[in-house]
Amino acid sequence: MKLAFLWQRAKQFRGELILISSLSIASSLVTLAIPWLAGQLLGGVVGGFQQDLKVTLGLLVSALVSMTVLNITSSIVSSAASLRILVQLREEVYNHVNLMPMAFHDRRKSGDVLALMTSEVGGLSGFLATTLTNVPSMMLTAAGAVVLLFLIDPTVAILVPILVPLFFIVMKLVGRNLRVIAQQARKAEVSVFATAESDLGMVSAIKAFATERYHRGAYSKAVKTSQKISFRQARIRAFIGPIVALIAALAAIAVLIIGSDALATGDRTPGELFAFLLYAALLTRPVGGLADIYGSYQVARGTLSRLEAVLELEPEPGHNSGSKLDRAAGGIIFENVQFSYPARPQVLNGLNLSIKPGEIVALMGDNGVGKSTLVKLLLRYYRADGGRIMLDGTDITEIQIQDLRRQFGYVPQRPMLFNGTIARNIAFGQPSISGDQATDAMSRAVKLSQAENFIADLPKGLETEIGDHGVRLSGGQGQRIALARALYRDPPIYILDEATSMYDLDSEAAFVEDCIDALRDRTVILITHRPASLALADRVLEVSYNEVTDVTGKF
Ligand SMILES: Nc1ncnc2c1ncn2[C@@H]1O[C@H](COP(=O)(O)OP(=O)(O)OP(=O)(O)O)[C@@H](O)[C@H]1O
Repeated sequence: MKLAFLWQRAKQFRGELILISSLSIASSLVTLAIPWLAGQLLGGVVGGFQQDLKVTLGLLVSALVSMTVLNITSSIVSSAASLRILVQLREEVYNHVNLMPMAFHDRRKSGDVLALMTSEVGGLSGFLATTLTNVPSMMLTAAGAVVLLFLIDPTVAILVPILVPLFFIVMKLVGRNLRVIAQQARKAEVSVFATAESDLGMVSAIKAFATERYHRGAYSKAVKTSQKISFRQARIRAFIGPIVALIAALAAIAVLIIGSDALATGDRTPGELFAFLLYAALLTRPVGGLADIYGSYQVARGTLSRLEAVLELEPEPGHNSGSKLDRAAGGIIFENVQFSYPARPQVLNGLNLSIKPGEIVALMGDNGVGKSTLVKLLLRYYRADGGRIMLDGTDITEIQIQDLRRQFGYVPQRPMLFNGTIARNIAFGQPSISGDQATDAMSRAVKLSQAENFIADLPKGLETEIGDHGVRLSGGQGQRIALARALYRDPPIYILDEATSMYDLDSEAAFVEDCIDALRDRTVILITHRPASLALADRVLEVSYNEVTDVTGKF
């Protein structure tokens, strides 16, 4: 399965991979000629320099230059291919993760996917383009060296039955160990990522609770654990190549000793004797290299199975299916809806709710009763376990999912702002709005959300950078930007989940007043306890475990 996965990826880059393999095969053919030529030259030098050695010398220098050129070219082509594979793998993982259902993101471990789509795929692309493509040339060099040794002295035939089982045993012993350690090393590395990611997002709490020393200690522990395991892994890997090369060298020496009589007394030229020694030395390199590649494969296998595990997951349904929806009228019906999060108690148990197009409905209820969950079901972040949710009479599961979501201006409880300018945060990747239309939409959104004054006071106005998650804004200012983002697109339905909870009273009143006109003909679901916002609503509903009670007029 893993090999099939690897093969599929390799197939897409077969042109480059074949080119790299061909270059390294050519290089190994030239490499195989070098000991022979060097042997001839050395034999000639020992026996006194003769005229005809000039040709050998010329050939040897040409072989060395060609080998260098081939190696440089192959190294450049492999880097280019490795980077192309990296781009493709990164995009593939990102795009796939992008389409994963919310439940995947809820349960993913912080740092896990991040490590996979950055550093791990880096290792894999290098393995594919550089390491794996060297296998044919290494095998050719090893086989060529054995054949040439055999031609010089057939005693060498005993090398093969000695080397092959030894090679196999070492690989088996090391391989299993290495796989386990590679897994542990990866876990430790993810923990370093996750700790750093979490701590950087918690800076304010760390300072407020003066827990710097504790957090430094926890991070240091994670880093040192990773160091320890990575070093254990590096130690094993450092051993594999040289040890296997040593075994090959010892075997070659054994052959030399066993066959020394024949070698010395036979009718061999000094050139052949030199060549024999050089081929024996040459043999150790590809054999050690192949062993090292086996080690890399054990590490790559871990990455491959994690990649497969993510890429095999089904994306959320509805991206490539469902009916088109241009602009909804905004009628919403929840019919006997049941829902629970995985391994959690039931949140909604037969909820019924009907909202007419253009109606403004406020939802109230105790913390944790399920108000936000209700709108998340409407947005199809999760799928209801029972019952159905309809938009303008169509079951929302039958609508193409992005068309469905585009109907909503959703302002979640915690504003989701990113590191960029105010303007970019409001426009938020909406290339369909541009030119004058964009300028008008922006000023309307900023005005309605009551963000106009504070933005005008900033020296760079809309071009002000707001920092990670909008840290350079006050809580209420952040909420205004999040609200402006929803208003910018002017969708037919608004979902405002505690969207003005941090507004000062005057601004909230101004928002409500401005919105009475602006939100006319729009369906609005307000989740709020604030009296000013409640005043905006046509109906106020109280949500509880399995019912919705109309409490309009009681507030
Ligand atoms: N992603 C999740 N995974 C598991 N349980 C969740 C998840 N999100 C919410 N819950 C649980 O579901 C229940 C309903 O949560 P929800 O956020 O819908 O409540 P709410 O009515 O909006 O509360 P609040 O007024 O505090 O915002 C809570 O018990 C909560 O712990």
